[in-house]
Amino acid sequence: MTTNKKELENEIRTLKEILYQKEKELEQLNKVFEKSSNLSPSEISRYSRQIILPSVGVEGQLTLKKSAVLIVGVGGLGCPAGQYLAAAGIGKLDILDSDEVEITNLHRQILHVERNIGETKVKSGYDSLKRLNSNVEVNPLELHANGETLQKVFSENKYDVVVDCTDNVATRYLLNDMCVFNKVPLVSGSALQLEGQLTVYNYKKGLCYRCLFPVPPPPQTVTSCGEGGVLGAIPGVIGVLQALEVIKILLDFPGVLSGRLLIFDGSDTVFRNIKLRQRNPQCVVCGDNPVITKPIDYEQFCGSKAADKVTDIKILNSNDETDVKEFNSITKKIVIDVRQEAEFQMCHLPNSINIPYKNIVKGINLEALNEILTGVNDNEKVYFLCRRGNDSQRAVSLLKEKFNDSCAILLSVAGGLNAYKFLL
Ligand SMILES: Nc1ncnc2c1ncn2[C@@H]1O[C@H](COP(=O)(O)OP(=O)(O)OP(=O)(O)O)[C@@H](O)[C@H]1O
Repeated sequence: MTTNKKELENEIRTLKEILYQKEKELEQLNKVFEKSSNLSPSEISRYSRQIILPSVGVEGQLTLKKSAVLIVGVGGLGCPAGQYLAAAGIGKLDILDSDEVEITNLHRQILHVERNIGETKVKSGYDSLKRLNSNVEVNPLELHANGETLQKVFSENKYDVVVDCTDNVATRYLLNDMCVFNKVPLVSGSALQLEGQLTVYNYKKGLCYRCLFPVPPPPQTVTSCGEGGVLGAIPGVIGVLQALEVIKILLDFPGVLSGRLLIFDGSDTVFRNIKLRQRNPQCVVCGDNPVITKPIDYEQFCGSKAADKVTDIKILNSNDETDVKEFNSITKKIVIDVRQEAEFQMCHLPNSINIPYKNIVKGINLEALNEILTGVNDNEKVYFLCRRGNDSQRAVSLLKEKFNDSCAILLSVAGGLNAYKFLL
């Protein structure tokens, strides 16, 4: 009888201890739920692996949920950046682009798949991101960013961070200025061939793009992925790092990549950090006495309008050019394709001969060309072709000087293969 009583008392003591522990646990859980009143149980579970990081926590996750980010360019950089931001639970993700998905995009623009070819990139991006995380508000903005359109976008939305995932200098200046005017940090990335770069501008009184590059580079010196090529994984690496910088900015991490430029060399798999200058007090946009306080004509500022035409050669007179229709109508002709060897290998017109423009400039391996230009009949036409009709113009201009005693008529095909493909 006595033993039974003792046993019972012990049991009650143990049960009381368990109850005390459980009450403590409940108290802790209530505290978490109080803090996470705006996170649903499924969100808590979805983001649990990042919530348990002390530097994120429930509060950090809520901050991400309340944040608005604008991604400009849904291409090689914008796709991976968008994916990781959506997956991380950013509340509002606006994606802006004016382009459509092409087959040449698919090796790196991983939000888009084969069936999206011909669709707008923002529509395809929207569908992919919503499939990935339906909690995120994704807004597709199908427009070309310029001073006017972006001013409207900024007047209608408040962004915490802007991500520059574009591929041209004019848009870089535009985004920089808009971010300075609106006091928004700008995460800027670029990728070409086997190299990528990344930095953050306009962050906590740090430098802006114009502090670093007050004047745009000459348009002819800028190479795009379409011209120089890019290995798909390179923008992948940089785009993911852009997403990381956005999250670090939103959560106020100490190590944001401002005042430093990260260079990723994919051929040796090396990351380097270069210290950048500080904010320039004389900067025309973010300096102490800014001169530019509203958007300008960025295409004109960067000379990119003129760059579409050829500016660095003597303008050819119309007798030195032919249009694709006329070119196509001639059945028997000598065609010199001046694109790079790799481009020529990918596709070329039957019977065309590849003599790259860079060889013509350097005067190397021109035996075949010499033979053609010295062996032609009087007034025989020799057609020069490239992708868009720029290098072929340059080639004709150069060769007319070099071979001024040749009896051949040298003609550049205006618009190049790009224009020719529309005839087919
Ligand atoms: N001012 C702008 N407004 C809207 N979108 C822009 C602007 N400038 C660039 N972009 C977009 O940025 C993206 C950059 O992507 P990316 O560098 O991968 O090159 P791409 O233009 O898609 O392809 P490729 O260079 O092979 O033709 C493109 O989708 C392009 O349309």
